[in-house]
Amino acid sequence: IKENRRDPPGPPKLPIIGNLHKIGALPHRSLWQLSMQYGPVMRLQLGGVPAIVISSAEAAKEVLKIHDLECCSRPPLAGPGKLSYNFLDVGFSPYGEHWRELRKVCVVRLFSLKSVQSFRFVREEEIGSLIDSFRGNSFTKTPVDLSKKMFALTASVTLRIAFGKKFEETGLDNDEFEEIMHRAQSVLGGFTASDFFPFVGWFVDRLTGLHAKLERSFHELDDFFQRVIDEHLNRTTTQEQEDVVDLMLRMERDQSEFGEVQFTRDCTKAILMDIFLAGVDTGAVTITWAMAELARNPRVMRKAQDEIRTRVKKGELVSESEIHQLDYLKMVVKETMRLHPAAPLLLPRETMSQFKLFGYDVYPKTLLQVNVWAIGRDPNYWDNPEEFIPERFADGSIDYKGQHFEFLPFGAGRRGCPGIYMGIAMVELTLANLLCCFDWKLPDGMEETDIDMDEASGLAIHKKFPLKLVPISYQ
Ligand code: HEM
Repeated sequence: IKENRRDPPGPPKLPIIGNLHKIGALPHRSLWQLSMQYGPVMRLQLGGVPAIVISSAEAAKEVLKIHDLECCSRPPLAGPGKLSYNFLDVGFSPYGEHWRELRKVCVVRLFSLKSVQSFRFVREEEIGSLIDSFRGNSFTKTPVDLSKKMFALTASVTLRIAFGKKFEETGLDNDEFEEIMHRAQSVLGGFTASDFFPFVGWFVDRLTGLHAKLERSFHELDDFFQRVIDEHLNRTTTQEQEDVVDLMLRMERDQSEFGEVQFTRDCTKAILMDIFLAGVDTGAVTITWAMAELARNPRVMRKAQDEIRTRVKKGELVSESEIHQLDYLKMVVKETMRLHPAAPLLLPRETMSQFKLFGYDVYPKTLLQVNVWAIGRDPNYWDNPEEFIPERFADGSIDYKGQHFEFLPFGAGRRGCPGIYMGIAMVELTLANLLCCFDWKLPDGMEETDIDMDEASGLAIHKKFPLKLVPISYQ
């Protein structure tokens, strides 16, 4: 059979490492470059692991829709395996009964539109406090570090939704929490030799200290989750609104929803890990990129502000019930996610069976990456792809729900992001209020063209240097 096999094109391989040396610090960029040479369905060899990289909307539709079932497992990577209590979560667990049951519960209970709406007051309160905290900077005309503030905001909202707690009640401060999250993200996003070099890789990971880093990160998160769970178990008063931990502890007691699958304490912790690692940074980086693009494009910033300010009463915050009137704001969010998708290669998938892709053979246990960052800049679908032009979404025909394969910031198919409503609600409401309450000026001596748009690697793509802008009170 091997003789007749038709592999997708790809760069020549070196012994042992294959094509690993071709992948730079920002893999979505190096893979984009390579795809220009080898095409939208490209084969790579990453150490001992065969991989296929997808870089066009047509090919993305093939793997995420037509062959979604063949492509919807996740590879058993070392970092995610450790942090997910050996794949007991939703995001990293392989396709199977466990993932299906957990995903169903998450979609129906935790991340449903109803659940997202029930936490509206949390978002509104936290954004209100953030806006208040900027008033001092507005008075003294000093810049705020939006990168840092947006992380603190999405972390506070997530903490309150998941744990029913404010930051100050967790015993951690924002900086400590940010460090724990970023340590976890870096072991997840970093290179793990054992993933690509079976048999010898674990030894390399011990030598490089990666193994120790993973252990440390796991224990930090586990201690934190355990502490919060214990507090919930020892609570004597009943809460007005159930938080995510309450809900999951109830699911542990009443297993009826799970059929054959056991919903254990480790499942609860693994899902908490997903919520923090998938939900905090993704929102924060999206808002920060949006503000960076707006600061570079004053015409767009002004147009978005005018829309909001003509619809919202002066002196009031934008509430979630008003967001549906803000068409231009929604276009700004889409345009931001086209150019800066938080997860530019989605999460890695693994094929489960053999199939044909544009005449090429794809085999089981192939690592599959979809470069949605490259697809979002493909001149075949987008005019002037490098420019920030929200109006390109004006006719409303393209959304991010996974049906339009030229625009996939949340992925698509069975493994598409289940937190999409939660993510969008957070990004839209924050941006609306930042733009409604303040005019944003560059720090003294800086021009629009001085704003750097460099990226830093990680699980979610951050702006490399912090975005600092001066808020000038409008109200
Ligand atoms: C702007 C915010 C967000 C963005 C851009 C985003 C993006 C993504 C992307 C690209 C994927 C991978 C999809 C794929 O492989 O096809 C994903 C998966 C996932 N996201 Fe999100 N996400 C966001 C917010 C959230 C939030 C708020 C949560 C939960 C609280 C969440 C939970 C998850 C989970 C659990 C998965 C794994 C799904 C699975 O493997 O079955 N995300 N997200």
